[in-house]
Amino acid sequence: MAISRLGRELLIAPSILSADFLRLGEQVREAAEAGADLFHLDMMDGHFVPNLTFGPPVVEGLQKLTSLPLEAHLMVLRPEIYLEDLASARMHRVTVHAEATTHLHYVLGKIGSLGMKAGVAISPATPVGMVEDVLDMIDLVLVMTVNPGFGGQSFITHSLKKVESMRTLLDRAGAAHVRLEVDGGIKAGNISRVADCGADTFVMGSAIFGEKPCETVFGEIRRALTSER
Ligand SMILES: O=C(CO)[C@@H](O)[C@H](O)COP(=O)(O)O
Ligand SMILES: [Co+2]
Repeated sequence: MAISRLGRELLIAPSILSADFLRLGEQVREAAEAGADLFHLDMMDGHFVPNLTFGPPVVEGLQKLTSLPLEAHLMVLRPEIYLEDLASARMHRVTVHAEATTHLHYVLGKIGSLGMKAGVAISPATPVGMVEDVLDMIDLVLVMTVNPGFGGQSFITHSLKKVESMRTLLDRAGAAHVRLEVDGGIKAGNISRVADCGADTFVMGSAIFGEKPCETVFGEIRRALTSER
């Protein structure tokens, strides 16, 4: 359930990377009931990042567990080779890394032509300007706030400035249709600061699927985002 703050709709996207895969159905249901707005699926190929996760068949299974939108965060080289299968699995949005393809414009066009929404992710050392010339092809920019590859890492503090710069870029370009998502090290304890910098969509893995019950974590997130500052 979206949280409204200073006229902006804020969305929480649990990353199932940190879920217990033996209890995936239960955990997805708990997160949805606690207030998740969508689910974030981290797909890694062992080449773009040094980790391997899952692909389109898992997405087909997840579609049976939830009616919430699913977004793929592709941490793979040559993302174009997976797009048809993701479209068949009814993926709502596919986010590709600007660093992972030589032909970003072509890949975004292909995602759109397959009927999916498109996003562009940038890793910590990639400048925000990388997205400037494709804003009309996407509905999301993802500013990575850790180096991609693993859940449970610490938030890179410099990212606060970067999120601010991305917000300025989007506002100057009049790109109100583009959501600004952050991913990596987001917790109830820092989400408010990141929101103040202009982020509106928050991926959270280890915080949501950690030791505390999901419902407790969502309560903390809601309090952090709605308390008087
Ligand atoms: O894309 C990634 C990691 O590469 C993420 O989506 C993580 O899964 C987020 O996990 P936490 O940092 O919230 O634990
Ligand atoms: Co991710």
